[in-house]
Amino acid sequence: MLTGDFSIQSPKKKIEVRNLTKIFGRKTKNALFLIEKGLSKREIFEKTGQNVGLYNVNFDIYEGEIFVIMGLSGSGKSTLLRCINRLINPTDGHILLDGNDVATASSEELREMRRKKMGMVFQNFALIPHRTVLDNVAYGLEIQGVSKEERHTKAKEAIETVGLKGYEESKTSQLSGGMQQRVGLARALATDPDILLMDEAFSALDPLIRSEMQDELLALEDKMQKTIVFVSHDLDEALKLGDRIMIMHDGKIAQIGTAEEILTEPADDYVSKFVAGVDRTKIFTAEAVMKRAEPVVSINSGPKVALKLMREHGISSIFVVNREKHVEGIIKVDDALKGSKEGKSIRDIMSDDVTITHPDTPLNELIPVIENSSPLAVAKDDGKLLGVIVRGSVLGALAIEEV
Ligand SMILES: Nc1ncnc2c1ncn2[C@@H]1O[C@H](COP(=O)(O)OP(=O)(O)OP(=O)(O)O)[C@@H](O)[C@H]1O
Repeated sequence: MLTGDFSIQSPKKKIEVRNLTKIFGRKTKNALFLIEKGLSKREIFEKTGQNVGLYNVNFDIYEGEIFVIMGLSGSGKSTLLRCINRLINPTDGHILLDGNDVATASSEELREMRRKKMGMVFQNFALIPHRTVLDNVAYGLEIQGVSKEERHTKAKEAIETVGLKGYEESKTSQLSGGMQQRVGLARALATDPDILLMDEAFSALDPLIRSEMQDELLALEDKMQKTIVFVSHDLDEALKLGDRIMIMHDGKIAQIGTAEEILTEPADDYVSKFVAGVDRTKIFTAEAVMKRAEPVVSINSGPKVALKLMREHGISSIFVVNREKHVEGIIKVDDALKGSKEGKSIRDIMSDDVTITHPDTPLNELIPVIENSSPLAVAKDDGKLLGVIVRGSVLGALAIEEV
């Protein structure tokens, strides 16, 4: 049944970062003492030669979200990402993955976490040039000691997921940048980790390919529901990808919030200046106000399933989709009740009077549409349902925009 993909779950903390500090240098105590006295990162460097990477950072990342860490060069993004898989050893603090502390894990436990829980995608792809695509993607499984047959099966699946089917035997050095990064992504996916750590993964790509990869990552995420921690210095990228965004400044958190929160309620002057140049019409689009997790019902199930989903989610109508997640119709709660009593099928009771809008539609163009038909389905040209918009969220977002 397709409904599972869309069901709403209470968020579970996947990664908890507590009091995380990283000082680069040997005399960390001196630096810590000075930070506590309120000296800036620059002053501390000038006085002690110690470089403050991160200071007392606290936040949570929820299961299944795309969490973007952004900030200017030197703000601590990469240091933070590398502390999560302990490529960098923190000076102080804890990083809990499903409750297990990465900071104090033994090398055995750490190896296990890195192999099974986390996959990393790098900016410079970090591929082995003389190896084939298949061997590069299978590499993580190879070092896990997985048999050749099994690792090739899994690697082929990952290659297909990223759209590189047919290129298994190509050498990675013969591929374009965009294709190489797909290989990097497939390699991270091959071990089926819960968490993907992506460090400026698309920054080396030219703008068109970059935007295409961002779209594909969002589409993949809809299917796979991984927890993705994505480092970027690009605000447009952060706003497009992030369920939530964390803005860093000199090794500290300046703000954590959704794109709308950061744009409409910047926490301080730093964040205000940071977001000053953003084209707000890009943010206030259909995609920005739609709910991705709105439940849908499969055309092959019955009115009782539709009723149960509506009850569980407190909604009075639900979209009906086919196997490809294309919208076939909509069912209102009254019709589902009647249909359920009369033993009718979903097809009998649904209405095909459905309005579908593109995710890039600006909000002001949505107003007349939403007045006449709420809820509204959101789909790209391929027709697959991306999410659902209700009247209240469009009007709410416009109210914020006007403030
Ligand atoms: N190995 C290191 N030794 C000394 N200082 C370091 C080291 N790695 C990072 N730093 C310092 O820590 C701070 C944070 O660096 P980090 O690389 O995390 O920033 P960033 O936000 O990822 O920047 P960029 O976008 O340029 O990669 C910077 O001041 C940097 O100079």
